[in-house]
Amino acid sequence: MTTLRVGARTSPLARTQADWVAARIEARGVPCEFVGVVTTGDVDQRALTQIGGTGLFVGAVRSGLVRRTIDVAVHSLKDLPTGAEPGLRIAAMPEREDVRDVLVGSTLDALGDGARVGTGSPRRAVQLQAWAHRQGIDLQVVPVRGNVDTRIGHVGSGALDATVLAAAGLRRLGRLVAEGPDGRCRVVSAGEGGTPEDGVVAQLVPTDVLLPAAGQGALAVEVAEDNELPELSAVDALDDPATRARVTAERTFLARLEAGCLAPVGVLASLHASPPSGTGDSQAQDLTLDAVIGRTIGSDVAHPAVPELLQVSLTGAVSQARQLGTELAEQALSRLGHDLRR
Ligand SMILES: NCc1[nH]cc(CCC(=O)O)c1CC(=O)O
Repeated sequence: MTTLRVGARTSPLARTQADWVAARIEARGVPCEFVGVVTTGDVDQRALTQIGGTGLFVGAVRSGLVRRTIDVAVHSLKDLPTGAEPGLRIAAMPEREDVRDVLVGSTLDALGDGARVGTGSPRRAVQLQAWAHRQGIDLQVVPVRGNVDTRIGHVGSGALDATVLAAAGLRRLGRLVAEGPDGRCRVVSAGEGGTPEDGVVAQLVPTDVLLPAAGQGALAVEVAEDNELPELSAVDALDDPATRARVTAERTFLARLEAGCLAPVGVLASLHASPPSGTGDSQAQDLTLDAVIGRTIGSDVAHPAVPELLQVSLTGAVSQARQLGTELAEQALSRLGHDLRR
């Protein structure tokens, strides 16, 4: 039996995700070992919007697959460029974690005029500005990046009133605790307890306020197409078809817009039972794709001109995930007059 070398970045989240995948492969009787890979995104501390380009975090991990220093790569799907990578295939998209963003440092209704919210994500910035506009408050969105603790540190020091992170990452790290009504929760330090008194006040943000990034909360487990180790069938078995359908629709939408992970685009696919059709097909599932596009592309994240959002939505058969993504993108592009594509 060959031990599969499972590669990922060395950040705490990447390591936790790789261990999560490795444990599931091992549950199928195949031993694994972790191989850490350092990437450009980890060593370059400039704002992500400045370094530019997609796939910053995944390039080095992928080249490990090609050079065969690893057999399996684990990525956050959100960080994976939408284009297919020649010679590689996504063997599994395991069951998705929480898709929502979480506001850390404040609840939504405690944000008042002039509140400083840190995010380097144009998607989050434009949706927060639009939400604040609807509430009649004036938010200051401050561009920040860095890991969870750096960002939460800015809240603790008073430099920011709040920051926004993906709930999935915090959950995987065991740092999102004490969930109560309206998604109120706490974010605790690594290793800290989980009583309601610990940590920082936080709130899971409903998706009608913040639509997530394509693939948020999901993992991509990637392998080289020409790696013929029989042990890799344990990796294919981790695929969750519902997650794959949803993520495929979201990523096709993003790809058709020719928008990368830094575009002001939120998109979420959800599965639900189809309305009765009279054909007796009780198993039929529909997929609804909701998306928002900020029209402030190219402008300063901190000071978007107008918090204007285009909202689009489409429902169809789950088997048509790719087509739904393309169709919704075409609808959005025609309404935008193609100005997203520069
Ligand atoms: N862009 C960085 C990134 N990529 C994946 C996650 C978290 C896990 C996920 O969304 O699946 C994060 C951090 C964040 O956005 O807060």
